[in-house]
Amino acid sequence: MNKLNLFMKASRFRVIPVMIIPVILGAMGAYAWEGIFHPFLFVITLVGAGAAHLFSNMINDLWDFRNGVDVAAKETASTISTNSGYLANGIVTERIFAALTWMLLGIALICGIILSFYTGWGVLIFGGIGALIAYFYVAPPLKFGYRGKGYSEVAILVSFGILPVMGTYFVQTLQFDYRALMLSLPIGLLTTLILFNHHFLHWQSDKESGKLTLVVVWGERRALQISKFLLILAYLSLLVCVIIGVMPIYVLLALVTFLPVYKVYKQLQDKNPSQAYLPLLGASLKAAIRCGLLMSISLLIQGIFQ
Ligand SMILES: CC(C)=CCC/C(C)=C/CC/C(C)=C/CC/C(C)=C/CC/C(C)=C/CC/C(C)=C/CC/C(C)=C/CC/C(C)=C/COP(=O)(O)OP(=O)(O)O
Repeated sequence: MNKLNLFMKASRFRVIPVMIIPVILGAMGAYAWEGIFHPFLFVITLVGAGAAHLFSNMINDLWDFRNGVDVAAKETASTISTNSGYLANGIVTERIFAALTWMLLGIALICGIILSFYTGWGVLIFGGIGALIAYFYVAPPLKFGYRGKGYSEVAILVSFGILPVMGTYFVQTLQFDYRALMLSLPIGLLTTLILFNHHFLHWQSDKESGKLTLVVVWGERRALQISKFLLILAYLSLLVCVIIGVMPIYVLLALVTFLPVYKVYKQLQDKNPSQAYLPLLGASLKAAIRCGLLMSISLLIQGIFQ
């Protein structure tokens, strides 16, 4: 495997759309509501937020390895491991992995500093909160992603919804706006659903290594009910956005992206083998990407024609 492929897998690059889309949404909100779009600031925000996301993925692997979670996932037969496995399998040394991880935070920080020249240092507060959430999600003493109290779900809603949508909107307009907060909810909740559903794949090894996710604490049946509830909540928040005028009526077309996920739920029983959850994870990822893109396109159309 060449170095680029190695890096892409180590940083879980394939899930980068869950950060790109909220950044696009924040920018499209600024364009639709205020007629403002700064391409240079947009590109720097995109690179900075993307690097922060990849940093969060790699710091997660690094501490999961140090905490013994990745090794347990590798050794538990009934489990599908979702980390790169490079550290657990000794393919990359911990030192190189850590250097790459901190380099990504460095890139995010440089982008934040560039943006702060144009927008003021407030932008670093958004980035700083995100960086702290990413680090203490897995790192001691907090390790709040391992506590099974729903902190990780709130962290994902904030990190992949509220912070990037409101942060990008702030970079473009220098304003805080409740509309950007509302806009962040459907996409933030759909990304929370992805994280929630991916815990079904390896809850047995999480349990063994003491990593308490909500699936471990509640069991599959109850966790599946919460998963469905999260899906409904995401699309309800989209509806609310239309009702209060944050998004145009034609964004309701995005409601169809609900259907493939709904179909997968119908195929699941109260308890399922790990493999059975792969289609659920795939369908949730597709729903977030498709719904987020349709929301962005709707705001773009609104901006062009008003
Ligand atoms: C020191 C300092 C100020 C640093 C700032 C650096 C920084 C981040 C700068 C950004 C500057 C920019 C671009 C500002 C512009 C305005 C914007 C867009 C602001 C938003 C910033 C931003 C992107 C914040 C979000 C940061 C992120 C991505 C946080 C992630 C948090 C989080 C909980 C991640 C978990 C990810 C993973 C892998 C979960 C799954 O793991 P796990 O549950 O263990 O399961 P598994 O078994 O699969 O490992």
